[in-house]
Amino acid sequence: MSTLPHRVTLVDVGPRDGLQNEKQPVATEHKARLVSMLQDAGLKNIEVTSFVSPKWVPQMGDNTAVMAALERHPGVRYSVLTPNMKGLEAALPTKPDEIVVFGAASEAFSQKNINCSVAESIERFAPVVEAAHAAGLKVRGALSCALGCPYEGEISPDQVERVVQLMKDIGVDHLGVADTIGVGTPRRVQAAMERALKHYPLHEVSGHFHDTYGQALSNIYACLEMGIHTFDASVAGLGGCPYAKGATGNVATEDVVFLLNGLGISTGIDLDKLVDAGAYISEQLGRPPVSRVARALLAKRQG
Ligand SMILES: CC(C)(COP(=O)([O-])OP(=O)([O-])OC[C@H]1O[C@@H](n2cnc3c(N)ncnc32)[C@H](O)[C@@H]1OP(=O)([O-])[O-])[C@@H](O)C(=O)NCCC(=O)NCCSC(=O)C[C@@](C)(O)CC(=O)[O-]
Repeated sequence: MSTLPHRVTLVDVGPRDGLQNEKQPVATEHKARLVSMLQDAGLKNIEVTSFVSPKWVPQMGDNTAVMAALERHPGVRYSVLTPNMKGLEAALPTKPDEIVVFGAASEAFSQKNINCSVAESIERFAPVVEAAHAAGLKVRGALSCALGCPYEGEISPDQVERVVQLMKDIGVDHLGVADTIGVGTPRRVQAAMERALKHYPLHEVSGHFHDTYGQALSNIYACLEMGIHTFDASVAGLGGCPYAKGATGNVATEDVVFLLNGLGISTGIDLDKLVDAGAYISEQLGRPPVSRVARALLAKRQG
């Protein structure tokens, strides 16, 4: 039996990835309150918003206001997405602790998501990384469609490694392997992770799994077996497109914490308070949490 890590770091991406697809505006105060509740639950890493075009992602148009409304806790790292210099320049005055550049293993997804080829995206990211480092910020790189692409189908480990290498070359500090459409299964995830680990140390590689096909927890376990100990997750399982049949969000943070608690792996997160945070934002959105653990615990509370 393999030895699993003793401690795992979870990055809650709910305020950003979770809410970016919501069709109805979510009030800035609810977003800030969600961040507060997540940090009260013990989350030390929270992806708050993104500095992207409001024409592309209207829901993140209040990025500066959300950052201003945060009640920051010492020891909590607040990250934001910045796809280009314009985004970074807007983000810097709001004082994030780290920034995220986001590329893709698939050419088609790169075009659809950020309107440029993979090579062009790297050219755009290079000055962002340099300026972020000059400002003393850590840079995480998200690699979308690392297991599959909605336009190109299956993505090979070679395609993953090509972009991992490009990210490394421009100085990206951390590499997040993202299964954007949730089609990965454990052995394929391990093969993709192996390529990331050829260029980044264990503590600078993370997994970002969407649960569309119900594989996310298995994939996280497969990563734990490799010693990977940083994962993105989204409170209440927020995310995905509510109007696209079958689409779902990120793996729910509550579900990941329940799994890790069961494995005796510490996260520093209070599951009850996390469930409260998920219930709060779900109430604002007018629907129950997607997290199965949250649903079970909320039902148990009601007797
Ligand atoms: C990247 C761009 C901006 C390129 O968009 P573009 O149209 O190619 O950019 P451009 O430089 O030609 O500028 C066009 C207009 O956008 C403005 N603009 C340009 N940059 C910015 C900026 N930073 N902030 C605000 N405005 C900006 C710019 O000022 C101009 O405004 P106009 O003159 O037309 O009024 C666009 O494609 C975009 O915003 N895309 C949104 C991408 C996005 O947010 N996707 C979701 C996040 S990624 C994700 O969810 C995946 C992840 C990370 O979770 C992992 C996974 O699961 O896969």
